[in-house]
Amino acid sequence: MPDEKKLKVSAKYITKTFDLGKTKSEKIRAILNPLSKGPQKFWALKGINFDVYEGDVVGIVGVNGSGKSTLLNILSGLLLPASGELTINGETSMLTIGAGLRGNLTGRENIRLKSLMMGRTNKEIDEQMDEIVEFSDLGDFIDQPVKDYSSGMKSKLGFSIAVHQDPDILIIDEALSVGDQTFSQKALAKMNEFKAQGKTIFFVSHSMRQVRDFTDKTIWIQYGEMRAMGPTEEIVKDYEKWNSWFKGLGNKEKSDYQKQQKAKQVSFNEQELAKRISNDERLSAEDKQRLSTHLAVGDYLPVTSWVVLAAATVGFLFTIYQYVMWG
Ligand SMILES: Nc1ncnc2c1ncn2[C@@H]1O[C@H](COP(=O)(O)OP(=O)(O)OP(=O)(O)O)[C@@H](O)[C@H]1O
Repeated sequence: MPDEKKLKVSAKYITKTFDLGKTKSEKIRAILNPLSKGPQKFWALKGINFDVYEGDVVGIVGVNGSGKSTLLNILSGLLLPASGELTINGETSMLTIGAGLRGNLTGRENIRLKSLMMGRTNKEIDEQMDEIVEFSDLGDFIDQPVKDYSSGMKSKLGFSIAVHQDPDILIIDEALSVGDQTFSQKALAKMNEFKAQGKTIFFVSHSMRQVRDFTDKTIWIQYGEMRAMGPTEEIVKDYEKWNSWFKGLGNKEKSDYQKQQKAKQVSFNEQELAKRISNDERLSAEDKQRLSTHLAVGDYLPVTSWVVLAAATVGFLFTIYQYVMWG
């Protein structure tokens, strides 16, 4: 029974927006302009909800650009959500191609840096260094700067570092789709080891075979929306059905459909999100109240703040003027 298991990750109306198509200087001007509403926003995530329990192995599927990596980056703490509540009970470690690796440092230096960031001591790192290097199969390349690595090599390094941190919650982004076959097999064996240990795992993949083989539950994300979550077999079947429907469309229909979905991710707004929260019968009145505040997160000061700021500046200048004139 899921209720008896410990709740590891709980996401409530997680959103992420990106500013659309302006240059840096235009963005700064927009921030400084009191009448600007700011650049148009693209809602990469429009309010994602799920609960994941200890030992759950959860697949995340969805077409290109649907928001899978954005969600994983939020779960692993590399990105901040724009709004919503995320509760994580445990230490997370992200296995992804090159995420968090510093190009100007060598493989070995990256191992030390990432391990220190995970709270390891230098002594612990020294003890584990050889094992991590060996697992990575990188040989002498381990002392070369990571910027000279291929994506497969980066993936091997990232994977080796992450699996040696003994995380509670593992977040795996396409880790098996790069690298050579020998490494993929080694990686899969390691992931199965984690699964057997009862760790909580999120696994993004475009391979439905891998998702079916490895996960128990699956989240389907579609153009920023949480389309479904449930037993893997059921969700993957629905997703494949949708995919064959989509593949059956003509090229123009496909492109129109995609444009339409993307347009919905631009026209979505805080009011619509607030309405969804308020209509959600699973939420208590208190939850609704809490989740509906701070929705309009952004870098832009409201007009009232500008008025207060201007009044304070005038007051300050007037005080200085009085001081200079009258001593
Ligand atoms: N830094 C960014 N700035 C602007 N838009 C972004 C940024 N990062 C992601 N996006 C947009 O957000 C949407 C979701 O991207 P994301 O990479 O999360 O999708 P995905 O499901 O992981 O795709 P894929 O399967 O191709 O890896 C995409 O439309 C993408 O263009």
